[in-house]
Amino acid sequence: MASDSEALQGLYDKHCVQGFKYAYGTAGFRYNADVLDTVMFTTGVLAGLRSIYLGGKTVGVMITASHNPPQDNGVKIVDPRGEMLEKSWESYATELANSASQNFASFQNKLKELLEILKLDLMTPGCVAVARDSRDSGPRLLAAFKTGTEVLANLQVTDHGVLTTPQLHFLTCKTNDLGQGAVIAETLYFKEFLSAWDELTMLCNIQSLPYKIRIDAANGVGAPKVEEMLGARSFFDNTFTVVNGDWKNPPALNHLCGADFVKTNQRLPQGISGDAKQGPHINCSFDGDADRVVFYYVNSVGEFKLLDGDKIATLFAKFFQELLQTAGLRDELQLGTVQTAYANGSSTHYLEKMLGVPVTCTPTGVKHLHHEAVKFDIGIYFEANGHGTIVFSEKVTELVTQKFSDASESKDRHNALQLLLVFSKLINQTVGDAISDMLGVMAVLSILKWTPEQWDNEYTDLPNKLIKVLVPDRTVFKTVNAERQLVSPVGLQQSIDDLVDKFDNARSFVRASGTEDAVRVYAEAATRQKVEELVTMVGQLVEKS
Ligand SMILES: CC(=O)N[C@H]1[C@@H](OP(=O)(O)O)O[C@H](CO)[C@@H](O)[C@@H]1O
Ligand SMILES: [Mg+2]
Repeated sequence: MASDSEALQGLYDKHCVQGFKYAYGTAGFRYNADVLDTVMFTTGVLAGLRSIYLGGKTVGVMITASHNPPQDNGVKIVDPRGEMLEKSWESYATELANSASQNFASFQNKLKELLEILKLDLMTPGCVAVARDSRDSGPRLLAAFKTGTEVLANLQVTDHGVLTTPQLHFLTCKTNDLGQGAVIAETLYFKEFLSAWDELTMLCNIQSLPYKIRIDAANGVGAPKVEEMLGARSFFDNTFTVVNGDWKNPPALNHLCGADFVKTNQRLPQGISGDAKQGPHINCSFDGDADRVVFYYVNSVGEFKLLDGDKIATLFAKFFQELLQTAGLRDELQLGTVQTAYANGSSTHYLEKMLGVPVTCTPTGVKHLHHEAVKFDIGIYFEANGHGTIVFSEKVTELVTQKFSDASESKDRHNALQLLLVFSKLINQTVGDAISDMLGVMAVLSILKWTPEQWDNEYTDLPNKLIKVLVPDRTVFKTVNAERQLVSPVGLQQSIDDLVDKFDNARSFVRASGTEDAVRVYAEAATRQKVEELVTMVGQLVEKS
């Protein structure tokens, strides 16, 4: 630790300002970039402490505000296996930030208290790997973060520069897997997923994609990364186009484009037209840090059709169910899906009733979904907004290897077993990843020889709408039952239920956002007109409460 109080104060004074109250939300700290310097400094300290606490394992830190507007930024800590920070440490992160936001003495006391509670041996070396997205506040906030890491004397900091969020998760995990001496760079990421793609296309004899893909990269960091990655394989020559790839122009980030814009507005982003002259193709949109992807197409009568996270989850569920059947592992490996309350009711019905695949519902935020998904052997989790992945248990590899060595198995069965393993490599299991998920979806569509329409026709979404309501204090909105019911403000849930009862096939719920200063209202109903009516009325109830 900075040897004396004076040195510590010197570091503190460089970046900390007083007065702002922070909270570690759905995806870390996320606010207007102007108020983030203090929390960046304390996150530098805390990430270091977390690494030391874990015996020197590398802890990741991502500076991003994902789908938020360009003036925002944020930071989140990634645990050594690439998962989100353990829950109990979220409060330490919040307390340390708020103490620094009071004054130097509070910060110093809180740090001392944390060292005592956590019984940290400061001689243990620690390692932190940091990356940022393309926002223009990134370099300034990175500097504040690095000053925070200087509070701990034995901390090694690796700055990976500009990466997508899933690249940082992946590299954090790899650093710990490969250990000292290994060269950890983004080429590892490209190599890993491209090798899996090569293996898959060879195994399934796929010479080219069935149609072209247009990628809306939200003018974010996903643009240069996907271009570099796919550009490295002749397989992808003339098959993909990146639109909204202006990542060096930060004000354009997420503006009229990107996964969140497309999902929320249920329309094409800027730069992608519904022009049928383009030949057979599919479109997809990444979000600003490329950990989400949604697909879409324009049908023969010119309608915009969204293939969101629910559609991705159901596609994978159907595919893996059939693959397990062919592999002869349907009874031995448990396939399951995890959704949040924002999943379209039709998708849940399709999974449970049509496919017979179990569905667990958790609160919003991939950390919650991931936690439940690992309870299955093949756990598919996607938020409706396209954020998600698939996790495979060790039992999958064990059983596949065991069965594979059985020469009496048929060729089809051998292929299915191999395909299971290849998919477990093609999918970035550490976290939702727009690039890896996109390749996963394209692989499934190529194998099934499905058009976007065929994928879409598996079930029809109920008309739905998500709106934001600004309230004086969103913290009064408290929920239970995986965020589907409000317990505060008292009486509001009853009024919502009474209203929903008046609509056919309807559902609506309200919760405070964990990333924006707003309350979200979601509604589904039998028709587009009815859903507009319902969401507006629930929104009015929220405003009045
Ligand atoms: C309805 C919705 O899409 N909520 C998003 C959003 O969280 P909120 O807590 O709703 O602001 O951002 C999260 C982080 O990207 C993402 O995990 C989540 O799904
Ligand atoms: Mg994101």
